[in-house]
Amino acid sequence: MTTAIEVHGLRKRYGDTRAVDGVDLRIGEGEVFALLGPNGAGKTTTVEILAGFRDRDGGTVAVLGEDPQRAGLDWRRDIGIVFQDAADVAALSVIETLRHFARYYPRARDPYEVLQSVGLEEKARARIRTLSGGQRRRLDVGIGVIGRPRLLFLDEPTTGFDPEARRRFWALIRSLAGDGTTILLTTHYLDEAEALADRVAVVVAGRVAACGDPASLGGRTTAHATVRWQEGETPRSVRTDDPGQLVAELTARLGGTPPGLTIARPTLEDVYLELIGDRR
Ligand SMILES: Nc1ncnc2c1ncn2[C@@H]1O[C@H](COP(=O)(O)OP(=O)(O)OP(=O)(O)O)[C@@H](O)[C@H]1O
Repeated sequence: MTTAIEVHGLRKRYGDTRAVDGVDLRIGEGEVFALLGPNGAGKTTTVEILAGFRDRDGGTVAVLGEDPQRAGLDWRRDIGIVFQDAADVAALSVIETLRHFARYYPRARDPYEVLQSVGLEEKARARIRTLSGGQRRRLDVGIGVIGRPRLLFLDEPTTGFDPEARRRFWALIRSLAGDGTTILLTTHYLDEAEALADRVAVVVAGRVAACGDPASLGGRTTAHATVRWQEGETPRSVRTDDPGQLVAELTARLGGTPPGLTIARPTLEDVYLELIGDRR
């Protein structure tokens, strides 16, 4: 897989605060990659450095083959960005704003198609200042994708979205990923990371504490399972590293599938909370 982002030993301090303290990352082209971590872990700072918005103090960074600190306009045209506090063009309408940003890009998407994909068709002529917080965020996402970026940075893209808007946004991300767009997002929603990301990194105190496929992060698929079932009126539960064997024994002893049988591995949230430990 061609590498879209390669980071070694990335460091950034603000005064005495070590916001990023030795981050290593490698993200392949076409991957959807999520940065997870508690407030203040260094996710936004990392993304801002990778997007060329902030200088680093140390480490090496290559994004689409270039150092973001030195890259030029052609590089910037290949990058889409949705940050937490997007610039305001409050006097324009929604569709005017999308048209305005589309002009900066040689291969821009059709503004009406983008409007539909972020679910703002009914707000096409509304002034931006009249949008709700979630609608404004959806427009930010629209602006981020209008230039048909090869690489899209999304910092907490669905904060403030209602559940339906989040699902619609997930579908948009999947379709962008299907077209080969590389996506790096930060999120506090673990279900979002699990639904969208090929891989996740958990950032704690400016470092990557764990990185991998969300389904198996932290040994989820091989960790102890909890088997629960009902024996008469009594709920039973056993932690085991061989649930298949236990279920076979129960089935033989009880003469059939045990009533109320469930087998649970640790959730992504269980693994995440263990990784962030005292930083909660
Ligand atoms: N411009 C700044 N000046 C000084 N300190 C900053 C600045 N930006 C971030 N920090 C500090 O750097 C650390 C990392 O912040 P950052 O915003 O990167 O974290 P984050 O993981 O994105 O957090 P959140 O989940 O709350 O968005 C925090 O301690 C924060 O207070």
